[in-house]
Amino acid sequence: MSKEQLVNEQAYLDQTLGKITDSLESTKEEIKKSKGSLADVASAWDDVRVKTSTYSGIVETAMSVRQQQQAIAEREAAQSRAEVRYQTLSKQIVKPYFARIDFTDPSEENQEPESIYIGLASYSDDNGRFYIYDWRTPVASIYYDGGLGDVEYLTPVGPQKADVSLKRQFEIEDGVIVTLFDTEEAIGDAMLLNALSGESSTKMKSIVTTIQKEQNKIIRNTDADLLFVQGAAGSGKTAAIMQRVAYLLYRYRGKLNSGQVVMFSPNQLFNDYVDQVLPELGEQNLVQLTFFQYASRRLPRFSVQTLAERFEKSVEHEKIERMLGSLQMFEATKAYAESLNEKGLAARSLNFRGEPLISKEKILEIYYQYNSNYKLSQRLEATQDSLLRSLRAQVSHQMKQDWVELAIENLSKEEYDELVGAGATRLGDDQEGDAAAMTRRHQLGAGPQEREFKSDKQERNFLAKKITTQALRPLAKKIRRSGFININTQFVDFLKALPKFLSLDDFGVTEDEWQSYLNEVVANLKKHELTLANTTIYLYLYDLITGKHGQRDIRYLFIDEIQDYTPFQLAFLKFSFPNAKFTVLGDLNQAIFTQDWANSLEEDFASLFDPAKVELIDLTQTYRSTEQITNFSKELLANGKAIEAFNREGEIPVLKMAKTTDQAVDLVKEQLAENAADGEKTAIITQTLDAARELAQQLSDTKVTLIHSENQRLAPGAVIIPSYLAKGLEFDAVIIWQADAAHYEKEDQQRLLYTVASRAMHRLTMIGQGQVSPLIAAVPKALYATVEE
Ligand SMILES: Nc1ncnc2c1ncn2[C@@H]1O[C@H](COP(=O)(O)OP(=O)(O)OP(=O)(O)O)[C@@H](O)[C@H]1O
Repeated sequence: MSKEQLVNEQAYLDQTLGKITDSLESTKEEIKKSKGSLADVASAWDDVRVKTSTYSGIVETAMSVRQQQQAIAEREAAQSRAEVRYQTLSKQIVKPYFARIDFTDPSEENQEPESIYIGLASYSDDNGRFYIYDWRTPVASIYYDGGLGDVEYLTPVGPQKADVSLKRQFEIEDGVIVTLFDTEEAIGDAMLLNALSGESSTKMKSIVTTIQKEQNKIIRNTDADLLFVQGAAGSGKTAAIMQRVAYLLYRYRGKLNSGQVVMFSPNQLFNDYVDQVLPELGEQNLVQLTFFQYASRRLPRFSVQTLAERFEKSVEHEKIERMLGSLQMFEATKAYAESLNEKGLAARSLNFRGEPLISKEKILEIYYQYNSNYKLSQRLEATQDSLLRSLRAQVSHQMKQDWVELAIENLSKEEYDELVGAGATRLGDDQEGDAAAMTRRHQLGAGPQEREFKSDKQERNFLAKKITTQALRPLAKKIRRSGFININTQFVDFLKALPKFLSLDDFGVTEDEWQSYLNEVVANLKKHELTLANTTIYLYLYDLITGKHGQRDIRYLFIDEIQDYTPFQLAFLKFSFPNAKFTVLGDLNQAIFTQDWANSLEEDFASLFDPAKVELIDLTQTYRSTEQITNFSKELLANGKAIEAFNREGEIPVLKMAKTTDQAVDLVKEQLAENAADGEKTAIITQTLDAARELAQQLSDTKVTLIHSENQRLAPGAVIIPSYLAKGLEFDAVIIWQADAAHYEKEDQQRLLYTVASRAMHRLTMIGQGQVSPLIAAVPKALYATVEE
């Protein structure tokens, strides 16, 4: 790098910063102005004359109210646009760009190279000259995709060629270029190494400056209905999809908002971990939730199996769980629901004041009176309409009943006023002086007035009707919500009938095993408890009967750690988000809930989509851990050969074996102290929650935080965390607790051990007691050191 080049680059930077400073000033002015004019418009409410005595008066009033509202909306929009711009500019003034590319367009006569600078957002001055290009613009793709020479990049109108003559990367701090280097590769290793050598943090950061070619493909894919990304631990799957969300929001700006993008994540802790990435990229956060939250939000009266319960109980009923999570089960549910078109609906009577008002038999009669061409949803809708008509017919009958008479006599003054309208406060009758409240008051018109009755009889009738309607209202609501279907009974009925819809034998389940499992489900239902697998079946069955079509407004759905889902859950999500394009990420080697049968997941899920619209991407390069840690942890797997370590040097992992528990605990304490002295943030990962609790007790005189629930926040210092909560997270140093034969013995714990080992970025220590775990003993000795006490 010559001095002249540096001087030239600094000059361009100074010029850009100068422009941004001017824009910041003018945007500040704009915000101030629009705030002022908003206040002016709002105060103009006083000039809106309310005339309601004549028709033309009413029209005139309505017109001026409308104009007033429009004026406010326009000012508000201008203000918020200016505010967003101000925020972007404030970020740009600190780090305006991170790269430059020079290229020519071979199809053009003029072969002068064009230079573009790439940053988090675009910046152009008032004359339309672009100083910075957003990293998401088509042309910026060149920076991520290839080296120098001829390249091709995709634009919305098709592929475009470019001849790249320069790729330059910058680090800018406080308006000064700190480093600058030219590279011939996609993203120079030096820059990546620099990005990766940082310390772990409680918040994930964006990878915008060092996105890799393979990751760029994931980020910019717009064709696939299902983008299936399989990638090793630490290969940047999560990092890439957060960038992808930002990319999509930019690419479809104006058409797509962050509320239409949903991400299913492994646990709440993980949500907390990634929630800074999008704001850092200048975008709003997307909707993030766990499958447990999604399911339990829909079934508030049930306690759905939690993550911890699921992890600790996943070994029970393995064959049955596998059957319940299969696509065959999904099909069986559909077939059973279809059969309800003929017969078998589980109805319940609609009771009023303790008596059946519309009996179960009557409901079934109505439900099955429609011909067989009806779909379940139409049948239900028609039944609801018919039941609501019957209910309305009940009003005049009930009005004459004694209970109504009694209710009228017992009315208090307040209740009476409420019923006749006087004194009633309506929604929107607030006393605020802001523009919105003023608008609402204008729209509502004059407040409630006392009603005059011509006779006692008229008054009595009025009150009786009001009271009866009010009393019947919950029943109407119940009808609308299909509360006359006894879904619990229906669900049990389905499970009982299951052998008619699916072959238990295919899953190696006997009739007896099924029967005893069924008894367990019924007993748990009585306690309002459901496993996650059953919750999903329950919800799907309910949706089929009620004709719910899920959330049609969601356009993109992301599922992280897909290996922990069953094919049934995935099919259910596809059904629940029918208009969404799916991006799913996973590492079959980290399947800690679904074990071996995760292997067919890719195929199962892909079978639900048009094959031409399915794209599979395999990421084998890992970035999180040092070469030594990756080389060790991949050997824990039977099929880890394809995983490639990133060339970043570190210590080899160490296995420390103690003779007694006290000794093992002391080893943990020593390791914690050593890690702290080296500035490495440590996570002690235990297999189960109980083990985490016990160890926390034993370490009570040490400064470590126990993470026992996903609803906690990640603490900044050392933590103890059970394996299933550590999913997706990373730490400078990891201590695997009880890494011995007593805890990591069976072959199916390979994946668990791999998952926890791959959380470590720089240092991995395994502490055990007694016998060495056969899973570790199977790793070539050169890849780790052993210390015996
Ligand atoms: N292109 C990149 N540039 C810089 N850092 C990267 C890049 N790709 C990944 N990383 C870093 O590597 C680490 C692992 O990434 P991430 O958590 O996204 O991996 P993952 O594939 O989701 O892992 P896991 O399956 O273990 O959850 C993160 O610290 C991430 O910031």
